[in-house]
Amino acid sequence: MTTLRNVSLIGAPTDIGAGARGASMGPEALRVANIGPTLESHGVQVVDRGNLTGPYNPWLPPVDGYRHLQEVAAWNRAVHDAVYAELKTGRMPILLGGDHCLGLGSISAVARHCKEQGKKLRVLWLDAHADFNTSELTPSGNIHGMPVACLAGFGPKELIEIGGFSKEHPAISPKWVRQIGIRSVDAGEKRFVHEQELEVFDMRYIDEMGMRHTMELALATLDANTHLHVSFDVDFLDPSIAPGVGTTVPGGPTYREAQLCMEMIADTGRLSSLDVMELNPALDEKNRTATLAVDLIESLFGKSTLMRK
Ligand SMILES: NC(=[NH2+])NCCC[C@H](N)C(=O)O
Ligand SMILES: [Mn+2]
Repeated sequence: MTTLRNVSLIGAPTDIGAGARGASMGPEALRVANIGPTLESHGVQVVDRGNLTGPYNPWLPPVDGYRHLQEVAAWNRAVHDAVYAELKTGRMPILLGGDHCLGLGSISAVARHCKEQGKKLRVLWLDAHADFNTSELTPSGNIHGMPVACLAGFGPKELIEIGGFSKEHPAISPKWVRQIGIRSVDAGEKRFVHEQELEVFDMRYIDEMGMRHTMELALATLDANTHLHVSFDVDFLDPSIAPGVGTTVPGGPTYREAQLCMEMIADTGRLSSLDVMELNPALDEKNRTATLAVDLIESLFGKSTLMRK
């Protein structure tokens, strides 16, 4: 196992890119659900870096297809710098979101690190949504629906240039991404996903082929030189078990399917960075979604309920 055993928790308390308020309380809810001590009980050394700061949420309508673009950029710069600093010192960053627009700051930092270290990058995007909108395609203007497109170079300068990248030399190639659990994609967004050849394992695929086969494909061809990043949007999970998110979509993975997904990632021993996004305590029931997220993260770090040795 090469999974880093030194973890840094980074809180990013904002809902600046979301369509509902409350993901700003996500980091604290994950701490209340004991994320730190739980990881420590599995032999992980955990340091909590506390929370980043950034602009407050002015809750304004979109301008030119983007809601809160400058504020989103400021938050993502802060996330980028914090995640990059942890990777630089050999620690494994866990970003506690915050809405999923911050996947941009986190993954651009990971991509920059990989580029400098000559490593390959594989991004597993666990989500109900593809988050592949642009300002022309978005039905909402909410930037949490756009981070994957921005990372691939399709987005405003303010976002795609974070970490020294550009339209010509974006942070990631769509080829490095595997999306899992997808079941809500806007019409124009869907066309763009196909055009850019994103590899999507949607819920229909998981229904038909099973989570095991899905994860075998999503994790295929990882090698010792691959950095595995997991961007876990809590709305990946079925809303019956995870109600505490802003954009629920029925028909997501069950508890067992989600556990298997996490366990198979853990088995690779390659997990090197993680985002835990979109948890919204304002919509949760007695913190059950945060508690479930922590339970699944335990599996991601190798908790095993297996009987076999
Ligand atoms: N990270 C998320 N929860 N994204 C939801 C995006 C919803 C919708 N596709 C939009 O762009 O507005
Ligand atoms: Mn998302």
